Amino acid sequence: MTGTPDVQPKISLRGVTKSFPDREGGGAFTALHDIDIDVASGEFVTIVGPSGCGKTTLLDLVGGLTEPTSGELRIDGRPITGPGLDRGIVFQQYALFPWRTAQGNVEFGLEAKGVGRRERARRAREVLSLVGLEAFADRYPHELSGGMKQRVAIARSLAYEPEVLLMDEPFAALDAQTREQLQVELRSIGQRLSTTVLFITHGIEEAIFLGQRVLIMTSRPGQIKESVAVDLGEVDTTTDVRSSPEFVAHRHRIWESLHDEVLRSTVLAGGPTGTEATR
Ligand SMILES: Nc1ncnc2c1ncn2[C@@H]1O[C@H](COP(=O)(O)OP(=O)(O)OP(=O)(O)O)[C@@H](O)[C@H]1O
Repeated sequence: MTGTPDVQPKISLRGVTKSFPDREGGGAFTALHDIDIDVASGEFVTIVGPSGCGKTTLLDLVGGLTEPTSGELRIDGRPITGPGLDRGIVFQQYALFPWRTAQGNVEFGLEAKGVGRRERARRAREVLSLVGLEAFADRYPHELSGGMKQRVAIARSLAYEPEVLLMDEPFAALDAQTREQLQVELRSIGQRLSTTVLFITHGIEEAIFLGQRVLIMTSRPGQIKESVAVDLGEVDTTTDVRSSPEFVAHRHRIWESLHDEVLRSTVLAGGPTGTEATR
């Protein structure tokens, strides 16, 4: 089990197993097995694991997009029974409405919540400015770069102030520079808004830079192998924090743990596969 035991966690998973029907045999294929996780309110938790270990499945379960085969998932002690406005989800792909401007896309979630027109516009401007896009509010998605589109997707999730932000490799499709810039922004947004964040990534460095805690998953069926608390002290984003001794030590420790799992999944799959997670 991972997390703080005596305070009610924001997100809590107990004995969560998820199986899918096996195409060939009519049996079941276990993607996740007996997962226990506690995430404290306001905590930023990153998850790394070999390709196919069930990270997206885990996030889908917390998002209420699928149901567990067994086990319990709770937010603030209440069982998760489906999607809800208490949880914002940001996927790898931008998933913006092409016929709406950046501002229109951000306002979408607020419309669903019944927020009035003026308040919608005000909040949309506010979060667009938070992600550095105030000057691009009137642009349509096709007029925006990949990084800008992903910023809009993040702004849209932040606009309705979800208590929990679920992010599935949100920066994977971006170039290295844009990714780093967005990491810095997300880190500071996370700290300012004290949103509880569950963030999936293939990148060890991204996991360490963003996470207050890194959860390492085993190869399939996915289980939580380790929970590593990250303390980088006060991060000065103008310096190369990734070169600091603390950062390098974390990277080495997590790389080793993850590397074993990637090797195991390679053997299970009968050949080289899924080594992305060793970056
Ligand atoms: N709807 C589904 N039906 C059947 N099998 C599924 C379904 N969704 C996921 N799986 C299987 O469950 C396993 C875990 O998938 P998942 O996408 O959660 O892994 P992941 O760790 O996010 O992978 P990656 O890192 O490559 O994105 C995979 O073997 C996948 O094929």
